[in-house]
Amino acid sequence: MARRPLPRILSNGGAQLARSRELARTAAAGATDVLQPLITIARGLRRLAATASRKWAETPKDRRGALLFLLASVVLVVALVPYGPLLAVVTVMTAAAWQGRDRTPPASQGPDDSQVQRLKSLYEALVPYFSVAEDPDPLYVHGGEWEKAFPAYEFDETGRFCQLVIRYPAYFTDGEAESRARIEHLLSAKAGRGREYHFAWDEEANHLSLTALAPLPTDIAAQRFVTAPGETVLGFTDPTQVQRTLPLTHGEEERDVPPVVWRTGVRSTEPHLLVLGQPGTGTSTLLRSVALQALLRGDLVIVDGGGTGEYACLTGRDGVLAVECGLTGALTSLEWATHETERRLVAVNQARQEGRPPPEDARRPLWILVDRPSAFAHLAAADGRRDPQSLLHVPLRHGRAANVTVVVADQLDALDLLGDAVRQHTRARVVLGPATADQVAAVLGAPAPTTPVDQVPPGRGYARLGAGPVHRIQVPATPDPYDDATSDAHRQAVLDLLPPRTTPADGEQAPVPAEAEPEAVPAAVKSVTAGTEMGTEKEEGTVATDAEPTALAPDDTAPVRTEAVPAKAVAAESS
Ligand SMILES: Nc1ncnc2c1ncn2[C@@H]1O[C@H](COP(=O)(O)OP(=O)(O)OP(=O)(O)O)[C@@H](O)[C@H]1O
Repeated sequence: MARRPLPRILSNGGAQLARSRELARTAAAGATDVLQPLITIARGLRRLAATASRKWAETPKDRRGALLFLLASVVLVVALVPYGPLLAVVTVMTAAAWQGRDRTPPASQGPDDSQVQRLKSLYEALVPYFSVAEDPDPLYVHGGEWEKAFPAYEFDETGRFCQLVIRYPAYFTDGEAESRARIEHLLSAKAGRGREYHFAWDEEANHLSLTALAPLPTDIAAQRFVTAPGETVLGFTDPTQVQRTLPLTHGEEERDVPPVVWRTGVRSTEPHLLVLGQPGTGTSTLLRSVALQALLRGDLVIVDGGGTGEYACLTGRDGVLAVECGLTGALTSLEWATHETERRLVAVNQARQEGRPPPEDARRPLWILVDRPSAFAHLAAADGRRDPQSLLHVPLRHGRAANVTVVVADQLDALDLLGDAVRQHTRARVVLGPATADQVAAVLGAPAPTTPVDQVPPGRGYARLGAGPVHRIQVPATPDPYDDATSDAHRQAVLDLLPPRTTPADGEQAPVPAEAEPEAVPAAVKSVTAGTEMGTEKEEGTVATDAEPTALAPDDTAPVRTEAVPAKAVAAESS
């Protein structure tokens, strides 16, 4: 059947419509220009009429008759005088044109005195950095013209810079990190401390743009984020860096905020995460936030070297296989995690060879969250036992294919105590709290794009996924709900996200701090991992593992005692 061509309006209608719209817009603009005097006079007449009616309303009633008489007399005289009506019309039109003129005050041109002073002093401060004696036509010279050096600037209501573009001579070594750092340091001091600045170096055009950044929101509470399977929200960042936004509820209002989303799973290029920060900067909070999101679709093993019971709220919850605070429990759980990773790998490979999809029990995400493993390293060395970190080798190396994700958090000064496996395989990185430029660069592998400030709220830092850009980040407030210092709203937000309990109520006690007794395993954990110290003697909820501990990881040399593993964990292993 022959095809009939589409009517032209449908085939290239879009272009035609756009052209017609453009034509109409040009015609309207032309007409406005031509009719401008009439528009002004009409506006003036309206204003005169409004003034007249206001005056009439303000005139007392007993004087209105006299006023009317006066007006009528004036009209009569004007009508009788030669050319009177014509002169009257011209007078009224002139008055209307004067009244109808555009009265919006012209935008202030240029900076005021104090702003000029700021620009001048900044220019003078830059002279030693951007000039050399041999330059025949220097852009920067003492007493020179700042207008040429600063083509664009903007001030906020407090009179400080919020945006500034700086031209610099082509010979400035803008490709060297130290040269840049010197300029950025000077600019952030001169533009006002206490704020964060973003610097964009345009090496081609020899331009540097400084932008003062608004603080990131610190009031975002834990909540169910709208994410796809395999996505975890690490925190929130600047709108300039991320295209996507997440709808968030904040009290009763809703708003869209750009997130830093970390993708895990078999296709992830950054399957494991390392979080570092000074004490009290929110590393445990970030792990708790990750845990609550992971529990939506996966299982969790938590190993807490800090031993302050910050994960007690997760003990015995659906999907939480173990929460370990003692060295023995940590070794047991991580040993199991190693076996489980190996088991999943074998199952996945077998299914592939047989042309089947991987079995469900090898696909359900397993998360291993390890907080402060460096604390265990000391304990293990003192006790002559194996460092639990060494048991992370297999999950870190092979976890991606087995849907096993490892998250490690520790203090910044413990970076050297982290094993090679942790450092090599954690390609998603977060640094929280105050950190020097060198520390940030050492952890993230790239410098921070903004000047670090001394005072930052907990949960503030930088994140980098693989070789991607460095993002400023604020972790959502996900406090320990058992902490008295927590606000009710934030506590309730976390409690609402916790899965239901699956263990008896006697497992609900908060863990005992490990500092008090190095091997102290909290009651909650003991109920799951009891039997650890008792060899093969089994108690309710525990099963002794029959695996050879020394065969766990290729690089393991220290022998490990055969220990019990959580009943639920073994169930998962054998299912
Ligand atoms: N993103 C955040 N928003 C609001 N408050 C936070 C955030 N992160 C942490 N906090 C608060 O800061 C305090 C310390 O947090 P957290 O315990 O997570 O820090 P940490 O780095 O694990 O420190 P430590 O190792 O000493 O326990 C807590 O009171 C916590 O509620």
